[in-house]
Amino acid sequence: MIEFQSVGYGYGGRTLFQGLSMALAPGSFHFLTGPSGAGKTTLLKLCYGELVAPQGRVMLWGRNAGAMDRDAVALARRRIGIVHQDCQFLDHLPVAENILLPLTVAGRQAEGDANLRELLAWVGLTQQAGQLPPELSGGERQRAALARAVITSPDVILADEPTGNLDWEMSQRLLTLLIELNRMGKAVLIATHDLNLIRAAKAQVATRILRLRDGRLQQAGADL
Ligand SMILES: Nc1ncnc2c1ncn2[C@@H]1O[C@H](COP(=O)(O)OP(=O)(O)OP(=O)(O)O)[C@@H](O)[C@H]1O
Repeated sequence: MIEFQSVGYGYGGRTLFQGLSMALAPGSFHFLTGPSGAGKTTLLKLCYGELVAPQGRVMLWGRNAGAMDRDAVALARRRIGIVHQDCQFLDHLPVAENILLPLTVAGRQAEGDANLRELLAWVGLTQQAGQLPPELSGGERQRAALARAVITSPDVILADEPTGNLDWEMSQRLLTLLIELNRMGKAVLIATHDLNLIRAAKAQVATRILRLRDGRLQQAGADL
């Protein structure tokens, strides 16, 4: 679904990484790890067409993202659910409406009500549906961000440090939700520094661990 073919990227003439190749196939579960500043968020942005690779090719469902127009990128992006590192919401809209926003934007409001109740229960936010985002705790915000990322039933879920600042119990809960989605056939890619989270996932699901380091992408895992 998403494939990197010898991808390179840098900012302001400084090479961040090069020669990156990987593929996110249906039902795969990847972790992306590596030191701070190695380029994990940048790699995720290349996956969803926010950035265009100046070197190599990023293929989205068989099409070169670099050759796609904005509409085509927007369409491809609708198949991708993204949990951003800082999970921003529209603070004047209740949590439920924030979660529904990707469907509203896609003109698919009709599907919303049926899915919303189930999804709210699934992420444990039924009681908070009518609250405004600033009234949520950090863990509740993370779960709301996950619900918003999956309301459109995307084929791929990309999560950037989804358990940052969460306690262990909450991290486990989020991981369980992502594993459930993966078992439904979604491809999942989680960027994280949290080795305990990776170990917990490895005990439950077949995972691939990618380590971005010194501008290269390595398969890791044996040492975890
Ligand atoms: N828009 C930008 N303009 C210039 N440099 C940037 C930009 N975005 C990121 N960088 C730089 O690129 C490098 C990689 O950033 P990135 O956020 O991809 O790393 P990361 O591995 O996700 O880091 P962390 O684990 O700390 O979140 C960093 O040195 C960062 O300062």
